[in-house]
Amino acid sequence: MLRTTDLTKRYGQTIALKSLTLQIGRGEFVALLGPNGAGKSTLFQVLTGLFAADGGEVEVAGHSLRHSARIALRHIGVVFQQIALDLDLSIRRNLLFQADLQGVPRRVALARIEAGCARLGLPADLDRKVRELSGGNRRKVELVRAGLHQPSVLLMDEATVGLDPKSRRDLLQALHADVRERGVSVLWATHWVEEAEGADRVLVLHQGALLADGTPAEVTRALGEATLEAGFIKRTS
Ligand SMILES: Nc1ncnc2c1ncn2[C@@H]1O[C@H](COP(=O)(O)OP(=O)(O)OP(=O)(O)O)[C@@H](O)[C@H]1O
Repeated sequence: MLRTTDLTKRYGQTIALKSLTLQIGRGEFVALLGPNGAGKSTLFQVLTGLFAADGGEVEVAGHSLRHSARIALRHIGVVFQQIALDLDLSIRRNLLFQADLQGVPRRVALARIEAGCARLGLPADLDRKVRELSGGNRRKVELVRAGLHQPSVLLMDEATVGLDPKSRRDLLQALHADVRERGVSVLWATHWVEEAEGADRVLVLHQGALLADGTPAEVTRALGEATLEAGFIKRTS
């Protein structure tokens, strides 16, 4: 569903992505585990078309980002590290605004908003201002927003930043359930090992290249320590 081949991105002398090759299958929940500066945000910026890569290819649902950017990007939904909601607008208004940008017809958008918010367990009153919601619920609104145009791939960049442990767990559980139900592929960037442990597959990114790729158990073995956390810390510090 998502494939990068030999993806390279430089900032001056810094090589943020070094010939990165990875792929994510349909309905897979993949954790992209990397320490600060590993290249996770750079990868997301390239995958969402914000920055052009210096080399390599990206394919989303079979469409090349280089040759058919508009169609490829239509298959991507994204939640960035920074909250990007208008706090003074209601949940529904925020979501309708995004649906309009994506060209989703109003009637369809209203139905998807109702269904998406209910699925993630958001408060039933969608006319509440986002400012009144907890951090976890704001993140859930962003998740609903990322899926309004029904993308094939969801990119989540450190989506639990600033949330307490319970809100983090709730958000992850809601997302796992949603993914199972709808068959969306997820790339979940994090530097929290415990968030990676529940993923179908873990990609360990270090200095712009993949250090390991496999199930949490396979990656733990490949990193050569008793736990994923111990291996991750040892090999990326
Ligand atoms: N705009 C920029 N200009 C120059 N260097 C940059 C820029 N953005 C990122 N870098 C560098 O590229 C490398 C990868 O950074 P990136 O932000 O992609 O990592 P990250 O894994 O997302 O880190 P974090 O977990 O801290 O968000 C780092 O060495 C960083 O200093």
